[in-house]
Amino acid sequence: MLLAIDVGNTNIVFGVNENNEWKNHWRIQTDHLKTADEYEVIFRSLLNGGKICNTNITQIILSSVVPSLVHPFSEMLKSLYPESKQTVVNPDIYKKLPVKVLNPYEIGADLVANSVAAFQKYGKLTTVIDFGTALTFTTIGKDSEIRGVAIAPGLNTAVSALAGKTAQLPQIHLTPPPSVLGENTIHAIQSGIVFGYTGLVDSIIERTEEELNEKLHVVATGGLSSVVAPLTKKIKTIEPLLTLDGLYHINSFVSEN
Ligand SMILES: Nc1ncnc2c1ncn2[C@@H]1O[C@H](COP(=O)(O)OP(=O)(O)O)[C@@H](O)[C@H]1O
Ligand SMILES: CC(C)(COP(=O)(O)O)[C@@H](O)C(=O)NCCC(=O)O
Ligand SMILES: [K+]
Repeated sequence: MLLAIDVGNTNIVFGVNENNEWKNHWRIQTDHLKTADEYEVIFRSLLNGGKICNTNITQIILSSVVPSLVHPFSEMLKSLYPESKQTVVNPDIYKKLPVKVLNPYEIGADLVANSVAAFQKYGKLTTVIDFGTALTFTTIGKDSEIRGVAIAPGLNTAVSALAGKTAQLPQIHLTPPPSVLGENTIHAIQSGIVFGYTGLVDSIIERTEEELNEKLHVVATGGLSSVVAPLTKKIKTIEPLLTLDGLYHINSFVSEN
């Protein structure tokens, strides 16, 4: 069995895969201050609760966009699964992948994993939109290369910035309001963020299609994809576990080559 772990800036998502199927997956908060021992307690209890025996985990793949957590995670995983083969997604392994990473030192490991998964599922000319702490657009071009990325603040990040920088605006729940013309503070923020980001998403895809002079397949993932994707013109598919799927494929390519 493979244990795949995606450490994001807000959440850590991990799952156990057997024969290209996720038997279980979990989502916990990212905490920069937690130690290897504390993460070990969490992993042990969740995996044991899912009836996953430690000795069944033979392979592990780890992607992290939080550099300070790579070492504690590697230590924790060595202690829990001493017999397993551990791979950390980093530029050294990118040459083994079917997708060409043109600027390996300036792209998040999660975006590479998303690209590999999208390429395996949909082929070339695909854009992956990841609604995480950051909102990212990663496009795979016609030579299977990562053509480029666009990064904007994620929806919750934008809401937190508003609440933090103003005296009177609260944190809000991200859901579409009844009208674009908000009649109270909460609906006004929901309108600006949820409807505003819907336009941002469609506009970035339109611009990308114009620049490449090609139509793109667009797939969305990340915690907040379910809020915005249904409102857009361009997003046809949501794949909640796309990053973990990418990690599964990366592990296969690294093991084969
Ligand atoms: N299942 C969910 N439903 C709704 N919102 C979610 C869910 N999971 C995460 N979120 C929210 O989505 C945002 C980004 O989540 P995530 O994709 O996990 O970010 P990251 O990859 O940056 O850690 C967070 O603000 C989180 O609270
Ligand atoms: C863009 C990101 C912050 C997204 O992180 P996330 O929202 O998934 O937590 C991450 O992929 C990252 O730190 N990337 C490095 C720079 C780049 O991708 O160009
Ligand atoms: K992520």
